[in-house]
Amino acid sequence: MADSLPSLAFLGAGSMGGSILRGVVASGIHVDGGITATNRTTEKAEAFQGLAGVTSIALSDRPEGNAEAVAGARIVLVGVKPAMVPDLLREIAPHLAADTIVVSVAAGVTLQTFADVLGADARVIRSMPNTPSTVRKGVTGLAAGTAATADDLTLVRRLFQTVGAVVEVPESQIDALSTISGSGPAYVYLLIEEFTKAAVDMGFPESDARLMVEQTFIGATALLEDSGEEPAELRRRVTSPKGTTERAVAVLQDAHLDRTFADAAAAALARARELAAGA
Ligand SMILES: NC(=O)C1=CN([C@@H]2O[C@H](COP(=O)(O)OP(=O)(O)OC[C@H]3O[C@@H](n4cnc5c(N)ncnc54)[C@H](OP(=O)(O)O)[C@@H]3O)[C@@H](O)[C@H]2O)C=CC1
Ligand SMILES: O=C(O)[C@@H]1CCC=N1
Repeated sequence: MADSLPSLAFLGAGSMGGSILRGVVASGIHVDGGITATNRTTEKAEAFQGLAGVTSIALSDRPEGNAEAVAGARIVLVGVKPAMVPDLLREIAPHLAADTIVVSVAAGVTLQTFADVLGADARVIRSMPNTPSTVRKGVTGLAAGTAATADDLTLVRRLFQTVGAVVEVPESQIDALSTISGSGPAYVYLLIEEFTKAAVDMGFPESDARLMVEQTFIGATALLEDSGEEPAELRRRVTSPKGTTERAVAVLQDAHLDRTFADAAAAALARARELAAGA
């Protein structure tokens, strides 16, 4: 693990950019030259005031904030919504140094789009992180553009390893990875929400229902991590032959969870392709 990172600019520190930023700060790693974050509104900017080593800019107060942030940064993370990426790139292009590494977190926006605006020599890496990065339990996919060097990729890998696990993939697989780990936290929260409704329907007060369900998810995943066992084996240990769990699991399997998850991932992939086409 690196003991320092070079200067970072987060252009758009919302749900995702802000999660990475907070994870980096929580790691305690030294960032040479510090971190600059930009957002449009003062409300967003104020959320990062007081974070150690972070300069937070509201573009409503400082319209040149993106240019200023880029000028001092070795790594620039582009954290705005996919449709806003081309305009942001046009804004910062004149201020990028030749060796600045531009890291995209945007779903569906291709390396070619970055090259079209910044030029073929721009050192661009596509990432697909997820929000548990804020508690340093993230998963990030990385795909490097052709102008990025091996050292650039190593540096960006180190950045994302401070907030979780990293998987390198070819760009052709990054949207697929997004359907699993990028969107995945939302699938998990949906399961928790639905499971909690089932507990309330069993007659438990909401607070008890939440405690039972949330601690069950946290406990089950902690056991998965700690034991190193396969999920199927851990499930087997809960499922007594001819017991109660067996009946419940049969109902879940009859609901074709396998097909449902495959269909959900396919729908996310189709949307990533729409985003790539500018829709
Ligand atoms: N949310 C997630 O779990 C994931 C998101 N992503 C990707 O992250 C990107 C951002 O998504 P998300 O974080 O959810 O969206 P958010 O809307 O939460 O964050 C976007 C941020 O960008 C800021 N912003 C808008 N325009 C500018 C600008 N011109 N310059 C600087 N900042 C600007 C907004 O500030 P303000 O609100 O003040 O206007 C906002 O805080 C997307 O491209 C998405 O595909 C990738 C993986 C996971
Ligand atoms: O929903 C989205 O488009 C982004 C990408 C992955 C997670 N959130």
